Amino acid sequence: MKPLAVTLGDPSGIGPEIVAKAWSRRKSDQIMPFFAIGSAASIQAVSSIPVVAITDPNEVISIFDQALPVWDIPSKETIIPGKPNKAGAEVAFAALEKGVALVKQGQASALVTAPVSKAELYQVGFTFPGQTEFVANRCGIAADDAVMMLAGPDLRTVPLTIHIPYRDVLEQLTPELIISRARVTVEDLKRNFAIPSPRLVVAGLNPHAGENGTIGREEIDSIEPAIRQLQAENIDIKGPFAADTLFSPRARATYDVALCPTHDQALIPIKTINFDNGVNTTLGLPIIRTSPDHGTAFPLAGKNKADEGAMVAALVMAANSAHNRQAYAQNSIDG
Ligand SMILES: NC(=O)C1=CN([C@@H]2O[C@H](COP(=O)(O)OP(=O)(O)OC[C@H]3O[C@@H](n4cnc5c(N)ncnc54)[C@H](O)[C@@H]3O)[C@@H](O)[C@H]2O)C=CC1
Ligand SMILES: NCC(=O)COP(=O)(O)O
Repeated sequence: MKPLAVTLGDPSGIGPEIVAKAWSRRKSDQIMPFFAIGSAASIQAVSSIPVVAITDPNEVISIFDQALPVWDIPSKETIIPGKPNKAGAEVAFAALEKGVALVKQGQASALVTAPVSKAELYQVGFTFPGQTEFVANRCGIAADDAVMMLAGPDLRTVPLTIHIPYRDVLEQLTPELIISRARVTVEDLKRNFAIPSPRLVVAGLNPHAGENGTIGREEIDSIEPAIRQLQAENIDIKGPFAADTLFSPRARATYDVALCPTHDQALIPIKTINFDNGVNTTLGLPIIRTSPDHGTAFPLAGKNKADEGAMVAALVMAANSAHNRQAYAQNSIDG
């Protein structure tokens, strides 16, 4: 398989440090060969690991054992850990563009993205809510058909609405949105995660899942019709369940993924239970894309305090997903 392409994210954030630390764990964690895309100087500012500049992903395999291969995108200004600037955001943007292109061209097996700062990217012409929608756009997929899934060893969740204000959730949470996100989720739990018959649950939006319409009608008007339609398609989906009890160990044992009406309903449990090995992956794409579940953590950058566990988990998941997808495609051909 081709190596993984790993964007360094915002060069002033913890991305360069966690990528360097992940490379140091390549043998102990049996991490598939990868190359970084971004500012080589941003790695050297926070780590003493050897880096080697590459211009062709085919060079990676021979270098990876001894040094971290880097597709260098130099910054116009000095990069200072913890102090983001426009030049760094431009590098992050260019790295993301290059990473998607290389994976789409088949020069890398999957894309792993370190965290970016959305606020910084907005200053350099980035117009997407996040990397999820950017990668979808570059792959020719509509934003609504690209599904964010957070996955850790103990839980998988899908936020049905993502980076929008709460006041917009009620309008966006339509039966159509729930149905399309659920279908994509089912398909990619099969293709990327080798789960043949995924079990889905849906969390309610309102307290007590609306208590029969007495504390809000979104469950009756949007979620239940969507579930009925999906069940008619033989999808194993249940709910809506009160969100407050859906993440207990007993409840988690009953499903493979929980679909949650809001961003925080989906991300709080993952970041509480699996912060240091939680992965954000995008479903519904022609390529595999994973990312650690956390952000740029600017105040931590340059202090050698960032935990690389989620980056290691994102690398491992990217490799496994690429492998599973290949096997799934092969099985479909073989009949
Ligand atoms: N995948 C991505 O590109 C993501 C980007 N972000 C961006 O990150 C920026 C900061 O967002 P925040 O909400 O502050 O989230 P954050 O994840 O950067 O930080 C939240 C808390 O977790 C800690 N933390 C994060 N990663 C850590 C690690 N690897 N090891 C140890 N501690 C860690 C931080 O020090 C902080 O206390 C924002 O601009 C946001 O847009 C946020 C989430 C994901
Ligand atoms: N809260 C998740 C997050 O911000 C990551 O978004 P994305 O950049 O992966 O779309």
